[in-house]
Amino acid sequence: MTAILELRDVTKVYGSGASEVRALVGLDLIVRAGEMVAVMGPSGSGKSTLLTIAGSLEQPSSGEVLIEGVSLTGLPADERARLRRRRIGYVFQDYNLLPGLTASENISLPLELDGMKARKASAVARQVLEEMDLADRAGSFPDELSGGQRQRVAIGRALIGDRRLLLADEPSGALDTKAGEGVLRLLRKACKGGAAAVMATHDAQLAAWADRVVFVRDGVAVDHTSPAAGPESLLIADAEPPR
Ligand SMILES: Nc1ncnc2c1ncn2[C@@H]1O[C@H](COP(=O)(O)OP(=O)(O)OP(=O)(O)O)[C@@H](O)[C@H]1O
Repeated sequence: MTAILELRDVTKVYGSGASEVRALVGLDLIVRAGEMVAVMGPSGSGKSTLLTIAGSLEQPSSGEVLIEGVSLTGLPADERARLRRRRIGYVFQDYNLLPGLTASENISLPLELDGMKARKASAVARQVLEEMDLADRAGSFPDELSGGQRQRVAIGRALIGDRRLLLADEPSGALDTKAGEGVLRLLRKACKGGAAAVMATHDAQLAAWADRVVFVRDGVAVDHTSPAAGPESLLIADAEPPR
């Protein structure tokens, strides 16, 4: 199976001197098409940093990031931006919805940025909103939506178009269990269609939906299949994935 995301020996250092923080240390990770990987670990262990670097929103201090085999190192900024816009979908904790755009416009924007005609993009957005059970909120602005509805709009936006890599940071944070599972179902569906997903979560129930769980501690990744993974891996291994 094609590797959609590959992190090779990635280290990320914030600050310098006494305030230096090594958020990721020599991290290797391969996520293949069709695969959903959960990233778990204590607060401050580097999960969000892993996602922002995988999504090329930040550069590693050293090491390499490849998306569909293409190394981001040395790629001109405009090409990196295009790859990010077309191939990577993000669902981040604060949703990043644009407050001046409606739910429908927030979803259709990435398609329009890629040159799709406004009318067609809005038809695609309508379909996504229907799938998200939000068809009646198409014209609502983010501040008129509940936290859970905003999150679903953000997920709709992340899944739209020909995305290959989906990155989700606590994707069900604001949702109740049923709605949270709905989100996971949508991510899994995208993976079935050939995408790869990486999701950071504190929730072992949600992590049980993943094909693989990577534990991060102090910026170092330990795959749960490794015998060194510790007792949490047993918790995950024993959990019944609610597919
Ligand atoms: N922009 C930044 N500048 C300085 N330090 C940062 C920055 N971003 C993250 N860090 C530090 O890097 C480390 C890893 O942070 P990160 O946000 O990746 O952890 P996390 O596992 O996602 O935490 P949480 O579960 O609380 O969201 C922490 O020590 C954090 O304080």
